[in-house]
Amino acid sequence: MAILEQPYLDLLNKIMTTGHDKSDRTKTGTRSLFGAQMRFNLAEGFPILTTKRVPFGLIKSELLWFLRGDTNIKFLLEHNNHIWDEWAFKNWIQSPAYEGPDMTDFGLRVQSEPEFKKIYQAEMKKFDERILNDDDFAQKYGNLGNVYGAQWRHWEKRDGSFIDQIQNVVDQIKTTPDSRRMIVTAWNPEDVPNSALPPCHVMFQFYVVDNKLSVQLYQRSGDMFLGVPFNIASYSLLLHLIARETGLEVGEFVHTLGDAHIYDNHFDQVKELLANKPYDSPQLWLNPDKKNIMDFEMEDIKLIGYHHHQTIKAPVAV
Ligand SMILES: Nc1nc(=O)c2c([nH]1)NC[C@@H]1CN(c3ccc(C(=O)N[C@@H](CCC(=O)O)C(=O)O)cc3)CN21
Ligand SMILES: O=c1ccn([C@H]2C[C@H](O)[C@@H](COP(=O)(O)O)O2)c(=O)[nH]1
Repeated sequence: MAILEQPYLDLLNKIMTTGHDKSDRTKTGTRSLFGAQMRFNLAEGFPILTTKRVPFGLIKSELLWFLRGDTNIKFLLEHNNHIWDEWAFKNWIQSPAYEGPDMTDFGLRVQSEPEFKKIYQAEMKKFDERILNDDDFAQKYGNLGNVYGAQWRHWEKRDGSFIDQIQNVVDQIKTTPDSRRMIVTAWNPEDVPNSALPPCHVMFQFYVVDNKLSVQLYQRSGDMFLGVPFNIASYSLLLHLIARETGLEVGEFVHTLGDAHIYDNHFDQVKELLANKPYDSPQLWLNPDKKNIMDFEMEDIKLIGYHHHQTIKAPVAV
């Protein structure tokens, strides 16, 4: 039994007390530190937060979506996962085909204008329904462009062919586990200027010693209250899946951050979370019959003994 989230709680506290107040792209305002590292020993348990409820189902469906090489939110919506809705919606309302009410700056207005929020929610509901029921519309407006799934599984080469970085790294772990070149990168400088949201988890590297597989992530920008708890659980799950396929035990998840920030409108939530006493971390269960990362489905992945405090709601900066 162990409490794995302590490094997260320490970093959150450190940013809160010693961070710099800094403006940001979303115009929300943040408190931020540059350069931080958290380490989680996955052999001791699964580092999902217990000081608030983290919806693990959403993390599973998002990771399966990345691993399928999918970049269309349709798959997420089919799994009742709405965490990427705003970014597809942004493309839709900026397209010439959109003729609904003015949605300029919806992310900010939704927080301060209750009347607008109703109109926005109705528009978003219509958008989601069209993505689910109209294939043509989903093709055009459900696609987020070259986000993670595309860069991980079909990075486009100059000659028009593709690189499957996940398959390559799995093969390297199996054949040359001592390699210092086992890297997957999502940061494609050619795509960044055209991207709605340039990748936050930019690159990760695997490492094998004593039959244990570890991974280190470099995340250029971390929303400590909403995004980072997802990222910790997601990369920990990815490490378990790849360890299963390569026949290794799990080692550490090392999480390195560039701009680690708390949005100003999350301060109360952060205080509430830090006042909660953590429980022992749960264990991850993977269906023992599944060996290949591509064979895993939602029901093959479960948490055992996930005791957590309440959900703490917070607005997402768009
Ligand atoms: N500002 C910002 N923060 C992020 O974490 C983030 C982005 N933008 N843009 C892209 C993705 C989307 N991600 C998100 C988006 C929303 C939630 C979120 O609202 N989580 C809620 C639960 C939501 C639900 O149940 O539907 C939570 O309580 O964790 C989490 C991650 C992570 N990323
Ligand atoms: O997986 C993710 C994705 C996004 N975020 C956060 C980090 C920032 O708060 C925003 C992205 O804004 P930028 O201006 O592009 O940095 O999303 C995250 O924490 N985790």
